[in-house]
Amino acid sequence: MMTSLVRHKSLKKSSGPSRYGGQARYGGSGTQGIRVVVLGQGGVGKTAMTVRFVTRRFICDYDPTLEAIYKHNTYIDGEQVHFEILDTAGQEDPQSPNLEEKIRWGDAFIIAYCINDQCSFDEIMRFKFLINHTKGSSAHAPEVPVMVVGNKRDLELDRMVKTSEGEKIATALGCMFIEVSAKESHEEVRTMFEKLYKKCKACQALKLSPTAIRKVMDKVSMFSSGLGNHSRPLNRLPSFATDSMEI
Ligand SMILES: Nc1nc2c(ncn2[C@@H]2O[C@H](COP(=O)(O)OP(=O)(O)OP(=O)(O)O)[C@@H](O)[C@H]2O)c(=O)[nH]1
Repeated sequence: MMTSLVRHKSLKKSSGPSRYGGQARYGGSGTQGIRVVVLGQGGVGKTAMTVRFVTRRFICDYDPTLEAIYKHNTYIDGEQVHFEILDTAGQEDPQSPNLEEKIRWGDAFIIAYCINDQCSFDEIMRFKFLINHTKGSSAHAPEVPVMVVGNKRDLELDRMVKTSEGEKIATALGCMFIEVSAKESHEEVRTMFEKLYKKCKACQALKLSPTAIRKVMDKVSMFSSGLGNHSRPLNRLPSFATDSMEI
């Protein structure tokens, strides 16, 4: 396992959009890559969770994040996976265009709240709507993997948000859900990132690769050339299941 902590929260905020340029790399052979954007109100533990995953350690105190990208290589089900994790600034205005740019950069998203802070929970919907708006989530757009995460599970005595409320909002918004304690458990945090990766992989597998698209086009042209005199009704065209394609 290899970790590269390329940025830390003491680093200055990025100055330009080029920082988020380029295409997400995913699929193909060799190392898989996933870009995760961690969203949530200030103080919910975005940095603590990210650093816990990357270094296995819990570090108590940070200055409020300006912005940080962490890089981390690990193995999931025997496959090498390269994570790039963008730890956003909690104080950032969810309406700011800057945040939309970061969302465009990501393949998958964590929306974090802490179980002892109702306000952080109330922010979830706004972040999810911003993801939908930016990534164009609709019935026709590919699914965007999002996980709602209730952090600080260790603060049970101060709990303000029930587990069932977290589950309910996640289900309503079409997201995955987990409660973790960055403070007490590296395993929980690792599970969170692993599940997000697996979901991302599953969503990606349903998208058509150029090879798969060519196959579909070949089948369509074969079919339509064979239509000739038979003129079969269009609603009886064969269906091409995307998930059975080689991608
Ligand atoms: N008890 C407990 N405290 C936690 C946990 N995770 C983070 N904290 C504490 O919560 C505080 C805020 O954590 P950060 O990781 O800086 O939160 P953040 O969301 O990155 O905050 P911003 O940088 O302001 O956006 C710190 O004092 C952490 O030590 C947890 O699982 N349990």
